[in-house]
Amino acid sequence: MEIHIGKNSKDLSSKLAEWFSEYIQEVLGKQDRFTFVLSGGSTPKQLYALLAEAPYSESIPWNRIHFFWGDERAVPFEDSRNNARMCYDELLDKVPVVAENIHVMRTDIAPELAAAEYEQVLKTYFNGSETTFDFVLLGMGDDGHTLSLFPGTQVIHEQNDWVKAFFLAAQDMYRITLTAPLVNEAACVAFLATGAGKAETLKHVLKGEQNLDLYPSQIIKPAKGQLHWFIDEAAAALI
Ligand SMILES: O=C(O)[C@H](O)[C@@H](O)[C@H](O)[C@H](O)COP(=O)(O)O
Repeated sequence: MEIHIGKNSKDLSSKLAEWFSEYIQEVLGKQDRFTFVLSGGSTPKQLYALLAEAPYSESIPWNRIHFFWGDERAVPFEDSRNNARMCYDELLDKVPVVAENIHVMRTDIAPELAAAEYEQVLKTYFNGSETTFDFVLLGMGDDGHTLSLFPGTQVIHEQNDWVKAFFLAAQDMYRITLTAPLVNEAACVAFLATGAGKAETLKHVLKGEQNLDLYPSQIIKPAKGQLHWFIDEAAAALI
């Protein structure tokens, strides 16, 4: 695991953008396409905004990237809470991506159906290859959740399905999420977490005993891939 610390969220986003642009060039030197899993939340907005500007808007081969999502709130695309919607607004509408390479989790059909359909999309896309995503960007909530793996939910322990839908009573909302076994097959996973509100949780996630029901972010450990944590000084205060 590699930890990258930025002074504040702006500095950290620059570090990650810089790191990402080098990583993507390196991967695309060896293969034709790059598979990028996007994350919702407020923290990645600054990163997306940076990537949508020069020099990255010009240097990144956007037409070779395929986009997926780590999780989705089952609300209409037009709803500002929709994770995909945020990524379009901040990034995808601003750079020369190929529309057919963007794979959103559907929220216009029943969540269970959308999860099954997404799993099928992924299986077709990966076509039996051993490693899955080239890059998974993850956030961590103050409560230690990542993806839609919220503390105390069964989905944390899912072993078989790649994508799951479930009703999250605390938010009165269905969620669709990739599961840990799939994400742990990625070539590279990076958490982006900022702010003093995450410091205590981050201490438990990184340094505490394993307790997946309380700190689901601990379950993310790529089997063969890289794991990075991009955090700012405020979030890193207790580690
Ligand atoms: O679907 C969601 O509810 C969000 O994507 C969520 O999982 C988010 O990534 C984390 O809560 C971190 O959020 P912040 O970046 O806003 O702290």
